[in-house]
Amino acid sequence: MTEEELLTLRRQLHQIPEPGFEEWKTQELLLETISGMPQDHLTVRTWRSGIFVYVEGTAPEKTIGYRTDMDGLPMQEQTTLSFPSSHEGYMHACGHDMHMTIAVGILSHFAARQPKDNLLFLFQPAEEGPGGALPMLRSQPFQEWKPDEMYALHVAPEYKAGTVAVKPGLLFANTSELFIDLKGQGGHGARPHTANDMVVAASHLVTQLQTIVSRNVNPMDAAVVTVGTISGGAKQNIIAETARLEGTIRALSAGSMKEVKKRIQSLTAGIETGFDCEISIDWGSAYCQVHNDKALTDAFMQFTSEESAMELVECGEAMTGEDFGYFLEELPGVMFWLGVDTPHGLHDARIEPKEEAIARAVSHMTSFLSRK
Ligand SMILES: CC(=O)N[C@@H](CCC[C@H](N)C(=O)O)C(=O)O
Repeated sequence: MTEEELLTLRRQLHQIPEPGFEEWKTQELLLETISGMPQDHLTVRTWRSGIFVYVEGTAPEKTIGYRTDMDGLPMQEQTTLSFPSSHEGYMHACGHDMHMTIAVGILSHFAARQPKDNLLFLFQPAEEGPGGALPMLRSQPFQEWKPDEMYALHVAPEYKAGTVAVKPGLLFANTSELFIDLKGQGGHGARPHTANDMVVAASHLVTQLQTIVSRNVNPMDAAVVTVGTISGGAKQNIIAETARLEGTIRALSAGSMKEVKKRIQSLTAGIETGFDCEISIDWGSAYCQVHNDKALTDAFMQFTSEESAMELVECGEAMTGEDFGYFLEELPGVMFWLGVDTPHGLHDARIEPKEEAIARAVSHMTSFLSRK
């Protein structure tokens, strides 16, 4: 596909962000685009709202996997783009429209020029949650075409377009979602002594949760507890019977993740006693860390610095999560950051990744995957 065709595709994808496992329009558009490529050595199979494309090599010694995620985020777009999301309240604010376009660009290259090794492209649903990687990894097509090694990228707002940032070993943190429901006793806003206010209990809990990272986690072992939403109550003059906190936990080590969860349990038990209420915790979905294989990352870094037009940066670990980590638990592989140079970060409604990164990434990965 030409650069212009890829840009058109990226803009179309940007307009149709969908929730995890509901990426049906996205799947349809991708399938239509893939069907326009030479099909002689391609096998295309859908899996839920995702897609597998197997590319048969000419003289394969191995199968190499390349994965992109597909889902959008529940956010109202605030960009200045002329092609904003047409799905009210949803946005590609984590670059998955860029990721998919790059994967299609790489695939179209190899559809037209049969590779030596087999390639397996994975268009994976639900990276933002509840996690499509694990079920896709266990699915029949993946097990049948199981790659020997795997690659994936994530856009990085803080690097300029044309940059690859990567490191061997730990790249992304362990994650766990966090949903806390508080139940007390509602009542008239003027009669607090007859009620048990869950807005007050939830507020105390939010404040106490802030002490976990500052007071309980070893400062040499980073962790994050973020409460992203707080809700409760029905009206300004009614005491709230229930409240709900929604958040996420991040930890560089599995040990710290366990410790953080233990502390959340103790603090909620304290709030239950102190405020005479009932609290339930749901840990949602959890992702393991992303751990890059040393030998493959070294080879990828060497290729990037010696044989590619990309600038190579050796980065540090990030507290972001990625269910690509599940693939790397089972197979060796590499995930890397791709610079897209925008002042607004991931999950910011104003993010506008630089589109020039698409062609550069496609060229980088097609050359890398074509190495003899
Ligand atoms: C790259 C990125 O932003 N990934 C997400 C993964 C979300 C995991 C899960 N739903 C959670 O919120 O814990 C991230 O927020 O890091």
